[in-house]
Amino acid sequence: MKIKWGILGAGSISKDFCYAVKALPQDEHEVVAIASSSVDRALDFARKHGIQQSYSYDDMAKDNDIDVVYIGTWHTSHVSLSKQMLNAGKHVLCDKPMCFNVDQVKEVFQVAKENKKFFMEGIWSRTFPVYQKIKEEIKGGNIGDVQLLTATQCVPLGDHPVWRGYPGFGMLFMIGIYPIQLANWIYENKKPTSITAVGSIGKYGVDDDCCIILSYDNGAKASLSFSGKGHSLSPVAVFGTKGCITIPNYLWCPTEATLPSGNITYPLKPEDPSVYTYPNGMGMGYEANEVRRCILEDVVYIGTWHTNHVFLSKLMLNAGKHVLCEKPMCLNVDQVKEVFQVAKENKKLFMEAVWSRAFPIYQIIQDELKSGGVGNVQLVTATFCVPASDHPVWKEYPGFGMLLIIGIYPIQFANWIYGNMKPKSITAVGSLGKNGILHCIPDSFWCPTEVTMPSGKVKNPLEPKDSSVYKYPNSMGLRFEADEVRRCVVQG
Ligand SMILES: NC(=O)C1=CN([C@@H]2O[C@H](COP(=O)(O)OP(=O)(O)OC[C@H]3O[C@@H](n4cnc5c(N)ncnc54)[C@H](OP(=O)(O)O)[C@@H]3O)[C@@H](O)[C@H]2O)C=CC1
Ligand SMILES: O=C1OC[C@@H](O)[C@H](O)[C@H]1O
Repeated sequence: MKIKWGILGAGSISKDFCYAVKALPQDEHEVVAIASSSVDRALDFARKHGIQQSYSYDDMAKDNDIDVVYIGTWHTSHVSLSKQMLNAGKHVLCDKPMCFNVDQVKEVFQVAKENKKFFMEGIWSRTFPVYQKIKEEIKGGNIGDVQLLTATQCVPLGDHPVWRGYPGFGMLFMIGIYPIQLANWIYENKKPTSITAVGSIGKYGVDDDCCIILSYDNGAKASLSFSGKGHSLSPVAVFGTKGCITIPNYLWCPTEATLPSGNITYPLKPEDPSVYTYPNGMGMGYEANEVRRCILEDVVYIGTWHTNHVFLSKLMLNAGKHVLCEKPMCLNVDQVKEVFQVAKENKKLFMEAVWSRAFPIYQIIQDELKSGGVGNVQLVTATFCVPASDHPVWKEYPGFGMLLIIGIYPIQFANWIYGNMKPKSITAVGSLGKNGILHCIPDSFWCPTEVTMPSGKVKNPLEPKDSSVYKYPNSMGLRFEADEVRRCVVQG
């Protein structure tokens, strides 16, 4: 599905963004409009880049065909333009810095929330594969516990012919934010227990440079520095108890790093790098892709009676949403095929909420089986008895028989244990009766929190302890399922 971009500001970074987006697949991104405070600049930009519409900011706000805007103006106008575009019903990607203080951050996010729109500050660094890889490396324990981060960004901007001395164009906002966001990234947004900083205000009346030390409660530290006067070089080192990661240059848009296991490189492939003003400008495509992912990857949870599931699933999938649909997703095999066909056509995730499989105990059982801990499985017995057939509302409703309400759980359990092997024969005896059997096992196998294995009992208690707000047993475990959906969506 294509998202339609509008660009605000006809300057250098907007031009880089435009080239980067145009290099992405055309069925995913299109730049449809440019807006500038100058009519001539907008027209010129539109002509150069083959963009259909050239606008004033106000006209851009009125164009309902635009899904998302990129704000590439000076940051002195970021707050007002962000709010204007959000109020006009557009998602917003605003280049850094999104504003000058915390109150403004809160204000912009409040407007985004009220309008139910996506807002992202363009800290594009985090969308670079090197950043992702470093995160994985740290999470995987490959360098042990991080003890020290050193990050330096030197870009000789202090003497910039236009910006110099302009309020808000000090080096903290121009470049200092990058090493600082990197510390938050590496230390998972942990709050430092102390901050020490020494900087200078230069001849133009704004900050020229600064050295910052952040200390954390476990003794870890970040030593961050930036200068608008130094020669360009922006290296990073992350020191852990077992190893180290380094980035040789371009802290804010890196394409290479050294991990304990060796060097990694993610070269950018521009058609022509000379069209970009800023280093690695073509990497803005990563950021645009991330915005698209965030906008499109809405998930709808369908928790209605299953008589509505097929209709609602198709409706939501066709509207471009991912779907997590309560069990049973439908009443027969043809409907299963139909729903998955619609999901496939729309390139969306569809998952039936057989939440059992998202419970850690199910995973533990699977691992135990795979490791041969119980040898070859010879017999599975699984029994589900709850007094559901006398349900005051469902009791005579078509589709509310016990097979679809609870019987699917032991059946899926057999499929899980036997790796979806097809049974050679199926023998079944059931009754179309008035009442079910009244017995409820305490630790339900369809949403279990403990299991006994050859090696002993494994427990996986649920949080929060107060389960009184939930109607059904172990409903706190629905979060496992939500996590699983997120994992699937995010990993494509
Ligand atoms: N992500 C990154 O690595 C980078 C981010 N940036 C950020 O992008 C933003 C723009 O930088 P860049 O494109 O280099 O800047 P430019 O000087 O090229 O200006 C961009 C736009 O800002 C608007 N503008 C220009 N002068 C003024 C002014 N006096 N007051 C208000 N607005 C003005 C204009 O918009 P219009 O055409 O509408 O008149 C202009 O086209 C900055 O906030 C900067 O921090 C910059 C470089 C790299
Ligand atoms: O955002 C930025 O990062 C890199 C610098 O080259 C640029 O001028 C700055 O604004």
